[in-house]
Amino acid sequence: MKDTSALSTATLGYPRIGRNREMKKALENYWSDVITETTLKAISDSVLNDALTTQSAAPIDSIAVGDHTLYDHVLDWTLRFGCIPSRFQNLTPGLPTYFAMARGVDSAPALDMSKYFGTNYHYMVPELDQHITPTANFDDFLHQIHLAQNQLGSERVVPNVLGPVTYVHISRLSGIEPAQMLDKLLPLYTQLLNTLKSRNVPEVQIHEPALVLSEAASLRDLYQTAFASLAACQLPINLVTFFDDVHVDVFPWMCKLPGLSAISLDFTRGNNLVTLKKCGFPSSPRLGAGIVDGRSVWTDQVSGRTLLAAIKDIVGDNVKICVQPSCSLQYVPIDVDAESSLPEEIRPKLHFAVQKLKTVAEIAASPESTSSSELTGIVEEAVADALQESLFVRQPKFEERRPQQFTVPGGFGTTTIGSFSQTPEIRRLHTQHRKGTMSDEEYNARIDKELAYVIGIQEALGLDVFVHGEPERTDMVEYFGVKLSGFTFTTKGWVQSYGNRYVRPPIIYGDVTRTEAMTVREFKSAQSMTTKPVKGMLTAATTILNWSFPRKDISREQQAYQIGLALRQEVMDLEKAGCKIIQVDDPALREGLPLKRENWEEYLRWAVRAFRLSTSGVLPSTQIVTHLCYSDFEDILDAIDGMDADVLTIENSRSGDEMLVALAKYGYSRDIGPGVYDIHSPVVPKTATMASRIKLFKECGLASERIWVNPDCGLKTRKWKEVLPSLTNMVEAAKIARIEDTRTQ
Ligand code: MET
Ligand SMILES: [Zn+2]
Repeated sequence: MKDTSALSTATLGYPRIGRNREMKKALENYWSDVITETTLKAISDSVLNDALTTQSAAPIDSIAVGDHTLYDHVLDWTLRFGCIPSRFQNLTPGLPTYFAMARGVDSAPALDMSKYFGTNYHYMVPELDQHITPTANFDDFLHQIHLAQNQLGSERVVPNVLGPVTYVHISRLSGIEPAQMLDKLLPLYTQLLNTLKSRNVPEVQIHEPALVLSEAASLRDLYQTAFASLAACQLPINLVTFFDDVHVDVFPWMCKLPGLSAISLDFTRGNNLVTLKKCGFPSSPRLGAGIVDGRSVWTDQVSGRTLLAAIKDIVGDNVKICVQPSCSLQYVPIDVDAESSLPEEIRPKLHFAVQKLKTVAEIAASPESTSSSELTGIVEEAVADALQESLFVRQPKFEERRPQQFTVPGGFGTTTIGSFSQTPEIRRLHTQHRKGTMSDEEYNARIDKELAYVIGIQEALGLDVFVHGEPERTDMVEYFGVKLSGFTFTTKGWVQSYGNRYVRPPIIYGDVTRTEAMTVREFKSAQSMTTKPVKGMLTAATTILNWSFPRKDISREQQAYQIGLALRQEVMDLEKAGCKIIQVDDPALREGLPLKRENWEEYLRWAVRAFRLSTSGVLPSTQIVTHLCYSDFEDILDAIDGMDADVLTIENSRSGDEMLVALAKYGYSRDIGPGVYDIHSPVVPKTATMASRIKLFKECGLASERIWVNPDCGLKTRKWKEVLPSLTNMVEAAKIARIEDTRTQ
């Protein structure tokens, strides 16, 4: 029984993938014609039913419904609004169009994917132009509401609606202003709210994460227009924000938006306590207190109660408080109890979605209880506490050390980014080795065979700098996580990255240290097979951190330095083993950027320092390469320069040559290997196309000897029959560039 001081509880969304990845399996079966649309939808409904049962049993009072999805909830809204780009309009309506927009078909490439507000979840970016006439079809959404109301009764079902301003803000608009687009959409939103009202929902959640962005203040007019329309429906609105605080310049007018019955704030990120202190909280709407961290895998019983006490201190007794997760729980795995091999000392400290729900319910039932023991502080000592400044600085400067390093005469050196085709045979080796059915000796011998194969191929192709191909790595982060101490792994802890792609992020639970060399054996083996230089290949600290669940008891900066220090030891060991060129990949560098621009500098400061910590101990003659991909880097050029790498290989082929122009304009003076072709496409690039791209690099003002020629990312996902002709053409293109270059000199 709840006592009288008990608080209400709510959720803001739940994992959609199913406890046993039912949705992934169903989708893939549907795509390969093993199951019908009816079966797919039945499976989807049963996954939703299970999610509702779990939330109801926690027990949670108000359950957010409507974010369950076959692929992506943002794409769902795009279809509900009928905002279908013209290239998809002649396809069969319904699922064929939906999945074509998600995954592309021959005649129409997919919508772009982008990270959802700095999470590792990717949404399908809506494309909105002036020709689009939105038309409403909310059937699938209303179906979810109906199903939930049948199961839970209508009082507990609160529709979860992606807010109109955020929807427009995260779309790609062409030929239309946000305000015009909003005007086109608002009638659909009011239609939806009116329908929901007629179905007896008590309230609706309008999710507006755009309110926490730096530019939120500039969206004020849009919000006022939008909420004037929504409020006219007279359905109570819970305005939901998450992932950061609402700035003090935004909070006062946000609170005055019409129609609000509740305002939900995330207290686990940013500083909403400060916002509340400075601005106060109005007495009438309820405060949805996001105090259980929906993006961490650690327990919240103590931190949640501490936050709640602090909130109550500020807002006083008159404000009604609802206890809730900070955001949808889709960013964490479903259930810790499904794990069988977590280290026993860690297990009680880990909470996934199911456990987070229970915490919400427990805190609401007994806010004051202090019975739970303090569960932070996993390892007392942080090894990276006292690092000397000299460890972050490479000597001598680039201009002085570069002449001592490997150079291809005439420039335009050819190389690749690291991985080669991960064939089914290679994956089988991993499985057998992991399961213990293949001994270490046998496994290493088989890996060496793969190394010999890729070395032979690179000789035949005539590349200048070789790689070992990474056949021993399942994943560029997991590989290092397994070898380093301080990481643990789940067996069923999947979270959705996009659509049917789920990942199991490693969990950092203690101090990270290196107990053994991690890459030296494979490097040595590969290098012994050729006289060409083979690159050492590591994943940078920031990328490892950004693709893992970090611990919460020490800062991310400290964790980055711990990993950075471990990598430094590896770099030094590679150098000792004769490695002349060491590549440290940092593709996720940009992913860690805070949502608010004013916080970027601080993050980039330590992210860059972590890279330098790993790489600055080498001899002047050792070449440090880095590789960046997956995103635009134009706005963090200072940071890239600050990494002080000798060579930068960078994804370039999809975004035109803007990146290069930006680098040239910036005055970036080190070696650059802009990707000459897009590895994400199975199309074999033409020699002439690549040759003219390389020419363009020169025209951007880069010196020939500073230019490297490489694909834009690793070739792991490409088949050999695509890799061989592509690289043959690439080497040929570099040759042409060299010849033309000597002619024009
Ligand atoms: C996502 S970046 C990948 C870099 C890695 N060295 C590879 O080639 O696969
Ligand atoms: Zn890459």
